[in-house]
Amino acid sequence: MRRIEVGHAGEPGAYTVTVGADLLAGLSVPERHVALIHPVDLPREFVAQVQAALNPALTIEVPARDDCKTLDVLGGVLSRLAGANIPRDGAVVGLGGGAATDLAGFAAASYLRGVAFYTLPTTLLGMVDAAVGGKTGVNLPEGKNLVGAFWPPRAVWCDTRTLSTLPGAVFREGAAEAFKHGLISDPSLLARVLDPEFRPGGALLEDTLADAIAVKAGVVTRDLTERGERAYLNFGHTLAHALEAVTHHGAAHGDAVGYGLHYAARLSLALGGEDLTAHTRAFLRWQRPSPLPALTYEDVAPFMARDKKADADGVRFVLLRALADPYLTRVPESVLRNEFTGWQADLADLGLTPVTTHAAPLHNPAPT
Ligand SMILES: NC(=O)c1ccc[n+]([C@@H]2O[C@H](COP(=O)([O-])OP(=O)(O)OC[C@H]3O[C@@H](n4cnc5c(N)ncnc54)[C@H](O)[C@@H]3O)[C@@H](O)[C@H]2O)c1
Ligand SMILES: O=C(O)C(=O)C[C@@H](O)[C@H](O)[C@H](O)COP(=O)(O)O
Ligand SMILES: [Zn+2]
Repeated sequence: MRRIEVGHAGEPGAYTVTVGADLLAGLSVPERHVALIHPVDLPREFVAQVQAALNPALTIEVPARDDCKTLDVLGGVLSRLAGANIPRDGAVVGLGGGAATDLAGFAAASYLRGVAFYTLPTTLLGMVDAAVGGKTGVNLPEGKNLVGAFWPPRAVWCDTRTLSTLPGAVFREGAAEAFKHGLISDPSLLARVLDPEFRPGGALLEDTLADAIAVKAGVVTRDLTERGERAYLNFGHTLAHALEAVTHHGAAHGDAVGYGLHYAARLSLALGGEDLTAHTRAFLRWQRPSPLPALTYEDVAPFMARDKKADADGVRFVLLRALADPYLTRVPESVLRNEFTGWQADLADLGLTPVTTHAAPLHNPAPT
């Protein structure tokens, strides 16, 4: 078992992330009134274990994946909390992947102006990233995570046994965030994430997971509300979020991050940084993300313009001068366009050819 501290122990807002097998059965929280929120497709055994341990006053099932990160679903959850008279000294517990814990956290942040929140992530991405650090929220049709709050959990339990029921593709989605932590801060993670022993039940799972969490824990301890360094956790995300929004979340977050890391590596090189594209290519070869629809730069640019790192002077990107040396900068439009073309050519070389038909029409955003 590994424990990672977030914040400074003993100070308000500090909490522990526990990583280990079979944690769910032994859970306890001090609050007497608990609401449990989980996605509808989560294996029942995990829900039953948490119900047995925490005896929640109510259990709320929410739609799978980003279908739960809407204002409508949020409204329904808030009504259920109020209907069950969950008091201000009660708690919301989010069990599931990053989508469910993002929604649950925002419900906890906004219900009665804030109640205690706990996260029980059951995906690799949830453990390594979403459950830690207090970013909570929902999406708008105009873009990803455009509504939310910083509302840190009181504790995070990563029960590695839950990863055993995860489809392989969903595990590989989550690896994108661990790889990102390697690129921006701890290069030792790069080889470990791609190692065959980094898998549910594998010899490298627990330590690699804990070391990847430690990167995020360190950053959010120093900069919870993204005044500075926290923006580096957004490496690869300006394009990733645009890909998710333009495909109506047909592209999963972790796949979109895999694609976005390679675009950001190309931009970094174009602006004079070290060539790190061999790393991001290797990752994409390993990840095998679902193919994207055929996209033009014009399809994604309006969504990139709404990125939360934009300020009054426009969009900013996180780039790398070298491994573990991130910085925030503006990028000329001509470079963004050229590298988009180069990125598409690289994807074709990697066999990640776009699909010509897509389940939903591309989202046509309102003019900015
Ligand atoms: N708050 C943050 O800091 C942060 C960080 C990264 C990502 N995110 C958000 O997280 C979301 C992506 O999270 P994700 O990759 O975990 O995907 P997800 O939450 O969409 O989960 C993927 C699918 O796996 C199912 N699932 C979850 N656990 C399972 C298990 N143990 N066995 C079988 N199925 C299981 C889920 O119900 C879902 O259908 C995105 O909305 C993204 O924006 C938030
Ligand atoms: O925790 C952060 O900060 C991150 O940027 C982590 C990202 O992996 C994550 O996807 C986050 O939700 C993105 O935040 P956003 O502010 O760009 O919506
Ligand atoms: Zn992310």
